[in-house]
Amino acid sequence: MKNIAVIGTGYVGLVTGTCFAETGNNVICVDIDKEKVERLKNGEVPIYEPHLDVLFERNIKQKRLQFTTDLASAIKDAEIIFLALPTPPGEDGSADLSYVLGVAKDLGKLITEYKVIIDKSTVPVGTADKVTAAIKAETDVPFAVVSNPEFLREGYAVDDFMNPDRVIIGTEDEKAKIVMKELYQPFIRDGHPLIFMDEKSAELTKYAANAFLATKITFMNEVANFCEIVGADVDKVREGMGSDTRIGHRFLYPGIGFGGSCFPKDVSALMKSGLDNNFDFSIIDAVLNVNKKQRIKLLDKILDYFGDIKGKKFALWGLSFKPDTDDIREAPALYLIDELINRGAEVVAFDPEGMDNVKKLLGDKISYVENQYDALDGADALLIATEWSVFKNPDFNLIKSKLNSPVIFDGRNIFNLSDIQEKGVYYSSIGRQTILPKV
Ligand SMILES: NC(=O)c1ccc[n+]([C@@H]2O[C@H](COP(=O)([O-])OP(=O)(O)OC[C@H]3O[C@@H](n4cnc5c(N)ncnc54)[C@H](O)[C@@H]3O)[C@@H](O)[C@H]2O)c1
Ligand SMILES: O=c1ccn([C@@H]2O[C@H](COP(=O)(O)OP(=O)(O)O[C@H]3O[C@H](CO)[C@@H](O)[C@H](O)[C@H]3O)[C@@H](O)[C@H]2O)c(=O)[nH]1
Repeated sequence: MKNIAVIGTGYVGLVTGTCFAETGNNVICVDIDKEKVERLKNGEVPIYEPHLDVLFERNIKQKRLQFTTDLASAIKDAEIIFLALPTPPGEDGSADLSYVLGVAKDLGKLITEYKVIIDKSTVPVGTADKVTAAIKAETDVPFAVVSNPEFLREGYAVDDFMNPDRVIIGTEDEKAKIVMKELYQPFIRDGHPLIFMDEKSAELTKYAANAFLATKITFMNEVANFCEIVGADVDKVREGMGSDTRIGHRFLYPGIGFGGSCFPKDVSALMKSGLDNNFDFSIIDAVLNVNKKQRIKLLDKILDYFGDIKGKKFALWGLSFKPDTDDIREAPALYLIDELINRGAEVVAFDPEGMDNVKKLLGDKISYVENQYDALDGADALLIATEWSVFKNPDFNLIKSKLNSPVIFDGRNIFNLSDIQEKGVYYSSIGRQTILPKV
């Protein structure tokens, strides 16, 4: 059992804190957002993350999980302090380190005995040195700084955290290595190692992994775009490529680009780290440019079909950047909405979890409905931006009866081409033949 403080109780901090409590530790989570802490104290999970609630409730009940806004009291008895703070993109694409370094400075003022301070935020190579310097400027008390990047995916966060492919520990402090090994022991299985390395390599591993995955998706998006031009079927190409075990089937799904709170910001930040070191990360530059165009890929198809879209009404299914999350950060749907409303079109949207967040951002620029079929009333086409399960087996007769004409633009390829042929709709997707309604 260890006493742990987690500073920053967002997607990563709350999952980290809850999962460490689940493995028998005493955890206190800190946040500056008073309203969020109040909700947490009242037993409410403030984000939508499948399977988190069960662990959250159990560990609160057993008093292993607590919440506070008071940093000083939280870290007093904690041997281990996690930083799970935001590292949002600055205007030049660099990661904004003000949250991390601000808390490092506060910790320097507060610590009175040896602490292991662990950076779980995604931070550019060299940040552990900056954190160390910020703390050292305030205190002579010994401490270790560890880089322990997090690889969880939203929507699968609990499973990813409890059963990680690997855990990366970047530190050269021998005492900290022992603490980290004990802490992560419950999560380690055969073939899923705890990998020790220096801080810089750990920091770069995180960016390299995200940039590689973003590149894999982007490569497939370009292949899909080319498929459309030459009349190939990206589903077949994907299956054929993915069956090569060196390539693998995962992260080969083409669509309207990658979004979310991580890939866009982390790929930009790696690009900026390169520039800061006079290194031209040209492959990453290409990934960012292709993704920028890909996220509005449906617009080209819509304009090809309708010409002018002024006054047209579009039903939009899916707002979150991917299914099983309410997170709308950098969601491709938002870029599409922007393009549509700038051209005078009307958008009526439905998303199972993301609508409240979009309402806060866009207000009445678009309309919202509580049932996916209500979005279709009098709409000129249905657009699909997120592959939520509830969209995958819809009532096509109802869709056709509500739309002005049976037209679907699918940015996530959720229907089989062979199945959709029987449905009597115009169906345009990514990297595949356009299906025309049978006459
Ligand atoms: N979201 C993911 O899927 C994911 C996965 C892996 C890594 N990461 C990285 O983890 C970090 C955190 O991401 P997130 O998605 O959890 O962010 P988030 O915005 O959901 O949460 C950050 C939290 O920190 C709080 N905070 C800000 N300043 C604070 C301070 N001074 N003291 C205490 N709390 C403070 C905020 O109020 C917020 O609740 C980022 O670097 C991100 O890149 C995120
Ligand atoms: O084949 C695919 C796979 C994903 N995506 C898109 O890629 C984006 C990111 O998806 P995913 O990786 O599942 O979501 P995140 O929760 O953003 O997780 C990524 O970002 C996290 C934050 O750094 C990391 O911890 C995870 O390992 C990494 O997968 C989403 O817009 C998806 O729609 C595709 O277009 N095609």
